[in-house]
Amino acid sequence: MIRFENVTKRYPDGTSAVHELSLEVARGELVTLVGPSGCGKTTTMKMVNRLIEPTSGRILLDGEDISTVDPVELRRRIGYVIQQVGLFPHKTVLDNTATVPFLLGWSKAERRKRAAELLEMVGLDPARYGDRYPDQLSGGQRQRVGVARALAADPPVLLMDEPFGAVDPVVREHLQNEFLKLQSTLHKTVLFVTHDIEEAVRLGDRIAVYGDGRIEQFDPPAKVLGAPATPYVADFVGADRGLKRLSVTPIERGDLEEPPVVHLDDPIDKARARMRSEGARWAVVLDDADELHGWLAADALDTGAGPVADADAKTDTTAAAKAAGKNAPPTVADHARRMEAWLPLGSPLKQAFSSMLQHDAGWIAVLDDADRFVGVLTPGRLHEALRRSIDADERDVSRDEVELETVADA
Ligand SMILES: Nc1ncnc2c1ncn2[C@@H]1O[C@H](COP(=O)(O)OP(=O)(O)OP(=O)(O)O)[C@@H](O)[C@H]1O
Repeated sequence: MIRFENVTKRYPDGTSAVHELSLEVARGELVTLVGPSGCGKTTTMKMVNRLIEPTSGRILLDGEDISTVDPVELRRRIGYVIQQVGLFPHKTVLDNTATVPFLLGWSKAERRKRAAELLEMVGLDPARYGDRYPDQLSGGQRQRVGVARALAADPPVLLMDEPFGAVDPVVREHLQNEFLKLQSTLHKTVLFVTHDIEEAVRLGDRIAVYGDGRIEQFDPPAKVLGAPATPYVADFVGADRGLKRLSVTPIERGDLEEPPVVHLDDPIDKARARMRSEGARWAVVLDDADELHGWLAADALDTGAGPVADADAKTDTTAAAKAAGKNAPPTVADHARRMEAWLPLGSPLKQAFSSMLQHDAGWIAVLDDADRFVGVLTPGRLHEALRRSIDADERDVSRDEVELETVADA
């Protein structure tokens, strides 16, 4: 959709901002350009809407050489959001949002309708904010108006230059999440400039890491973090890249351990025998709909401890069974403990780790799309998953194909 072919930009004073850049952004893809100040990110971006002309090379938009397109016509196809937002101070929020529809000659009613729709989309109630002036908004709200304005004429391409750079970290994360949600329905082709690696990782489908006017690596976030292409990239992404990578590495089936599974209404003797035969210290407990209920500890059975106390474990001792007869044989339900910590497959490893800490749990249950139990992730398995995914990225193979050498094997 956006293609740079050997693009170079030298400013008249001799500063060489971009050298021989070749880069392609696919339709619907969000590419983040990240790098230190002065490395040429903004120059790259401004060449796409012809605010800056390249010294040599070509830029193609949807196959068309943009040097042959009238800049005004070109900019109508490209939404542009910048850090300083650049809202007109004397125009209301609605009128600011409707800037491009106004330039395109839409009727007043159409403009207002579209602007209200967009404000709603970026999380601003048009009835409440539409008639305000920019200085009556917070920084985060102004950025939202900036995004709404860029989307007004529904351009296929968005250029975003540090759009969330001027707000505090909490609002920033909020805006990033909202933008990701929007992007998941709008599928714009986006070039997003930032100097913040965290932001680049969170938002980008792929990240272009800039060195001095050159791209040092152009890959998905997990690969940039797990297999930096050069020492410069490794240094730029930071010594804690392993930790950062947790947030972009999904839980896969192959990462999971499969402990014995028992059901709430299984007789306790059967469950005990099952756990013994598998040498397991605990089992996962499912209810009669095969949904996760919790777990059963072998210790509790072996010591002959009585049923777990309700207050402690919220055990769903089947009242019906109890009522049915005093001599009903004990079932798993009498000893099972509730487990609240679970995640869907595909969740980031970071969420699993955080959930383990939050629930003070040594494992997290993982469910599939239909909420069926598929296995558990333990801290050891989490570490292995991370190592395997890094190895897979280094060798360009899938995670399943990686065999790890463990300390014990060595
Ligand atoms: N009009 C200009 N004339 C001369 N040099 C310029 C001009 N604009 C930018 N530069 C230089 O080009 C280089 C790249 O600048 P650019 O603004 O593209 O970097 P950047 O990566 O976006 O930096 P930042 O994150 O600080 O905005 C810098 O050395 C800058 O000083």
